[in-house]
Amino acid sequence: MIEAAIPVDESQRLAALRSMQLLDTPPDPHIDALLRIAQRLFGVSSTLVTLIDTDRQWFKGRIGATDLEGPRDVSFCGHTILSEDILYVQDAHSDERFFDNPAVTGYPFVRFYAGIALHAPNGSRIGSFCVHDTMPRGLTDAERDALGDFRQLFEALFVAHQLRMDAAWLQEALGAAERRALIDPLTQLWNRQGLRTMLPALVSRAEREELKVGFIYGDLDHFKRINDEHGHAGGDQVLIQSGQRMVAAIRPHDLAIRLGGEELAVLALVADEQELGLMAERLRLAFCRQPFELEAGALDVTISLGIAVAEPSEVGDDGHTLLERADAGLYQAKREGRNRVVRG
Ligand SMILES: Nc1nc2c(ncn2[C@@H]2O[C@H](COP(=O)(O)OP(=O)(O)OP(=O)(O)O)[C@@H](O)[C@H]2O)c(=O)[nH]1
Repeated sequence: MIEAAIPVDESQRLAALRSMQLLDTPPDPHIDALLRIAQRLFGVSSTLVTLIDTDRQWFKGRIGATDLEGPRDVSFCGHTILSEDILYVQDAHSDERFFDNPAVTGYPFVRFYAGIALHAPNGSRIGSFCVHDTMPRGLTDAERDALGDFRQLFEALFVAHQLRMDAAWLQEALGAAERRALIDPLTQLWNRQGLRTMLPALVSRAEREELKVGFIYGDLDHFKRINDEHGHAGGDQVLIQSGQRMVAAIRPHDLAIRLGGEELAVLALVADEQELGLMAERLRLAFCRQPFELEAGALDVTISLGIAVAEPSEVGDDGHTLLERADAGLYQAKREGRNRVVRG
């Protein structure tokens, strides 16, 4: 038997696995449903979603197999996560890596195996989706394609799971009264205190996932004029619709904030400044592309944006420097003529 090597990015991989909060969690009905479909499609005895932890393989979902976990060093999936390629074993009895593997010589008596690596959003291979059977068999091109399609679906379910876990954390960590105090009642965005409260959790998540902390500082252009022409109620309508456009333009786990007045912001975890710049540009277009709808009719609204990115270790308790840098970009954007994104 040949033991699987340890991936070169092992510590980053394990950090990504931990941050997904998938290990030792209850069964996921959607993952199980997909595994059942796969079992019927491939006509095999077992289908599994396996996560490769430090010393063990743990099955997030398993159909046709009974064990919930096993040692990593004898796992087939330990081999699968070493590459982007499908690992295909036609007959384990005649494969030098697996012929004397305990899962081949004993229960579940694997002969045929096909597996594909599953990724965390940062690209780390945290586990695999595999199908295996007690009889040797081939793998058709259509089945190879199907493995890729299932991979996409399982990875989407992983992300959905992580979002649910984050939401649950928020529910647990903050009582309803406390949450209310952190939400701006007009726009339903986080308020300044909400940003302060949520910042440490986002910073530690950035650390875990080896991402940077990005801040987009926005300010509606000529808002005073909007108020003057459409009244305070019209201005409020613009703020409400601004909040809606913001959340639609960012990702679910980014924080949309109303810092006060017509100052809007986004706190986002990003790989680099370029990614944050693209996000800010998407935000800018979300405002100027289509007029706002007011009772009095359509109204063109634009926003100026400043952006800044920092390593998690540089952010500090209140993100003061990061916000100041993004604010400097915003100031510049206003001076250069508004309706633009400028780096702070
Ligand atoms: N309707 C409404 N107006 C607000 C609210 N908070 C602040 N404002 C108004 O927002 C306006 C901000 O105007 P300024 O800071 O002068 O800037 P501006 O007109 O947006 O111009 P630039 O930022 O330079 O493009 C003021 O008229 C405030 O009264 C609010 O909650 N609702």
